[in-house]
Amino acid sequence: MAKRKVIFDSDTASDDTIALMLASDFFEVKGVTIVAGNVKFENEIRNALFTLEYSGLSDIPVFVGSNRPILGKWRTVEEVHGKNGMGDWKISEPTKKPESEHAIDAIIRLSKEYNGELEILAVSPLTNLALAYLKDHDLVKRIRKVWIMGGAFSKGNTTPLAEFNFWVDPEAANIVVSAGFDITVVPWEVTEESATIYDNEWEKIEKLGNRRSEFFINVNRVLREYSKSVGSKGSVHPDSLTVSIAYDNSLALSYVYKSISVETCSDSRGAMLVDWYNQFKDRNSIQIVLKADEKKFKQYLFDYLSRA
Ligand SMILES: O=c1[nH]cnc2c1ncn2[C@@H]1O[C@H](CO)[C@@H](O)[C@H]1O
Repeated sequence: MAKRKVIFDSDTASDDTIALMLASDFFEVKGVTIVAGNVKFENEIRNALFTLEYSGLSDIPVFVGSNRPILGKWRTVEEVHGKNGMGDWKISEPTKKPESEHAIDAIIRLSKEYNGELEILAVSPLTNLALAYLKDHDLVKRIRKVWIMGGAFSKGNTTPLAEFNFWVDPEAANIVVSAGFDITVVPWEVTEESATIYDNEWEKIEKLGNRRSEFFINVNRVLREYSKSVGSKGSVHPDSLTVSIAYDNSLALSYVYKSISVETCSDSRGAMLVDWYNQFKDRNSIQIVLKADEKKFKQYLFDYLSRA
């Protein structure tokens, strides 16, 4: 069966790189679009280029997108991903270069080329997608599906209420979730519950001793330390889980269809509001994953890492 066609939208650092590798295995990746978020923008671009080169995927184009959120100030989180966003692993300078076409134009062009087929894997702040939509509203009709890693029900990883991707650009998140796209959102708590790699699993990956496992261990070393320092039981892999759910929706064990909005004010900025009781009748519903299949996710991940 032909692989589904996707764009991988990413603020490439640590788990984003593994998610990109999985995506290239599961899907036909038509392009990687870079957006401001996790670490210094130049490093995000370099990390995406390096990951593709390392994986023998140099033919996948990288498009540079927005280097800042639409409105707000944000901070990068090198403490989570390492100074270079690759767990402080000293990566070589990639020879591959990004394309000259802007990410927003690439999203619009590819959505026309693969009208009704193209899906977006957004494991990042939603700035690029929001801007593409603002430039061309008909994008909604051409994009088959948008998979989003973002939002928190109450346990924010960046502020008490906000998950990082929604917090970086809540204005963009609001534009995207209310535009009318067919959306699945995988919130932070779901990923912490089902996409945490525990010590015994980490050691198992380390023991594989191949190119892919070496990459995994190196890029996620700082993520693991950081995750543990804030109370998680291992390294948390939200982007890899989201890509796996996109590939196999049966990984979404429990979900609801509700509308959401994203707070844009002061201390609650980036918070996800779920309309649990359907009080806002005119808003479009999206799929919100409540529980994911940890076992199946880890099978996909280990299978990929073992096949190096
Ligand atoms: O503490 C963190 N753990 C895991 N991922 C994080 C963290 N901080 C920022 N991100 C980034 O934001 C999303 C998850 O909120 C992921 O897309 C990841 O790239």
